[in-house]
Amino acid sequence: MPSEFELIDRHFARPTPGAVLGPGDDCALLQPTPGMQLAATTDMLVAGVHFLPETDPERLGWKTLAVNLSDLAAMGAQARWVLLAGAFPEDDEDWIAAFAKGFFALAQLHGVDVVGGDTTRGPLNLCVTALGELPPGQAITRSGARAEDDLWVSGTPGLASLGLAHAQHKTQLADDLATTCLEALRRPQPRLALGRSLRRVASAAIDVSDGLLGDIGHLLERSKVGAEIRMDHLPPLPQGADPELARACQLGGGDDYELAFTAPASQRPTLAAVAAVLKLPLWRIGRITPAPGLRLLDEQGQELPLPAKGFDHFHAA
Ligand SMILES: Nc1ncnc2c1ncn2[C@@H]1O[C@H](COP(=O)(O)OP(=O)(O)O)[C@@H](O)[C@H]1O
Ligand SMILES: Cc1ncc(C[n+]2csc(CCOP(=O)(O)OP(=O)(O)O)c2C)c(N)n1
Ligand SMILES: [Mg+2]
Repeated sequence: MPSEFELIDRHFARPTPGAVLGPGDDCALLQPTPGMQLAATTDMLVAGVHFLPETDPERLGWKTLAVNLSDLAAMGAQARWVLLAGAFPEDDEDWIAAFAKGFFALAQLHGVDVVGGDTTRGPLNLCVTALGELPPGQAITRSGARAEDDLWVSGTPGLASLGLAHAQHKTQLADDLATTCLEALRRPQPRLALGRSLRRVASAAIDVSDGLLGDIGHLLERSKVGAEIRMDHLPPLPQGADPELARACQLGGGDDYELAFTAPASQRPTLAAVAAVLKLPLWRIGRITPAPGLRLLDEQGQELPLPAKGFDHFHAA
């Protein structure tokens, strides 16, 4: 096994054209674009908690970065720099090489520089700090939703957790659907372009990591408002899956990394154009209410029972 410093040099220290100084010194040196604000976020992935220990390392590398870039996307930030702190099991340089391959593939796709980190031996644990830029005043926070705003979600929430249920043998999906759902679980697409398009369009946004209703609940709480969600406005459930499980995954499954956001009704034409340009479906699933709380309605406007809350590390679902 190579030394710690050989590992860093071989796998993690790559050119950083967007930094003053990248990996190799005690700190990286970064020069933000003059006049821009920095957006900073960190998320950790722990084997057995955030991913199955046998997950393919290349996909895990991608996902480790994706879940962090997703938080930048939710604020409308342009991703610029990341630091990667990892505890890796010893004696498997091939594993580390594959992990780095997946991580850097996504970094390159979004023009993000890996400017530093930390590499230790230990139980597999991955922590990224991501930094992005925003024009001052244009960040999309969780707290800006207003009564009568529309409530939107991107993409197809629920596929990732359906994939997890399949991987854990809790359900058996047909081959094509299993491939789609496992891809959603292992290779989420951080919605950075969508987030940037939502600047000055959305009133509030959050990325859906813990489950659609749970994360919308966080946004509502921060905005001190409520919402009604129309079940018949949600994206169609995937064909061939157990409909009850598919619905539970859609509403509460987590691991989606789509964006949920609110916007005044006047933004509907803009959002239709954004969806067309990005080739990403945007679903208008409900509206914000002045009264707090989340209500789920059927097509007749009748209230339906709310399923279990979103993912919480310290409470069983
Ligand atoms: N240990 C901590 N110290 C300070 N702030 C924290 C800590 N853990 C989480 N937070 C903050 O609490 C908020 C909610 O965290 P989290 O649910 O992990 O958000 P996200 O889904 O965006 O990752 C975030 O603003 C995060 O920065
Ligand atoms: C092995 C395994 N078990 C359970 C899950 C489901 N899961 C784990 S963490 C999580 C929520 C997201 O993680 P968190 O640390 O809350 O991310 P954050 O909200 O901070 O971005 C979900 C849905 C999973 N992906 N893999
Ligand atoms: Mg977090």
